[in-house]
Amino acid sequence: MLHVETRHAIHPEHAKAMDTAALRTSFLASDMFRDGEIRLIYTHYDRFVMGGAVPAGGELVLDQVAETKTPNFLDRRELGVVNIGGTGTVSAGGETFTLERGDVLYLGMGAGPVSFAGDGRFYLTSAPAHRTCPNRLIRLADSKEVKLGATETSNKRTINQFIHPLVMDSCQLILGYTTLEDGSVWNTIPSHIHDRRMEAYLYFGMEPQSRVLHLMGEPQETRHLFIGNEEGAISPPWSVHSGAGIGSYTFIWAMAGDNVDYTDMDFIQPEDLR
Ligand SMILES: O=C[C@H](O)[C@@H](O)CC(=O)C(=O)O
Ligand SMILES: [Zn+2]
Repeated sequence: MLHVETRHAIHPEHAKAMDTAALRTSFLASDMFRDGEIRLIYTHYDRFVMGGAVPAGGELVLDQVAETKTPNFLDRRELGVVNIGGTGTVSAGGETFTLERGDVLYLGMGAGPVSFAGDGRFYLTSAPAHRTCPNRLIRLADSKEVKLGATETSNKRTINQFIHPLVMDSCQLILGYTTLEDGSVWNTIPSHIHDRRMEAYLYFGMEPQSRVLHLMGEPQETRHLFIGNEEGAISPPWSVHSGAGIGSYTFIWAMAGDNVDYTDMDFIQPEDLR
């Protein structure tokens, strides 16, 4: 079963006036992982799509998605898949990839129907593409590791870059995940924005009762979302994206837009946040 929800792009002046419910309707990504379903959120931020596929022992096929008006979803798109569950397989174009928890699969434009099987919980990210880059399974050992933060500032963390120019080719997609050290709670501090690229977060590996206090909004006009396990945030190009966890968490970040330069960020120091 396929379920697709559309999210329109929100102007920052509009976001300023939103109450909690409206902020959650526009920027919280929830209910993406249901057994036996593919659930997508089609955003109008760089036409980035995020979602979940949970085959739950059966098989699910991602093929036609009405929103793209192409015979197959990947005819003019690339796909990044992260397995946040048990071992599962992803098949496309006659190839079958086995993904353990934490493995990332890139499928290039034109890869055709994609089938998901096994015990995986597959987080899906997709952006329009202009050329075919080779399909590739990227394991943790193949990723580029970046250590940031410090215990004193409660933000000691490891960033693993998977779909990233230092690891492989893609068109627009950049993707990886960030793991907090025990006792460190803050991600992406100092905060930043990058008007050139939108971004989406997916928080996972959390206790069910735990929440991340996710910061969003223009740097001098911040708002927050309380986010639970396997939920995410859609971060418009004008928004910061930082958070503090009440309990441990990992999050997948993915971006699409004008460049694939991960380091292209405009930093905002804590004293300048409002
Ligand atoms: O643009 C990059 C993204 O916001 C994240 O990769 C940042 C992040 O994982 C972190 O600093 O903890
Ligand atoms: Zn960012």
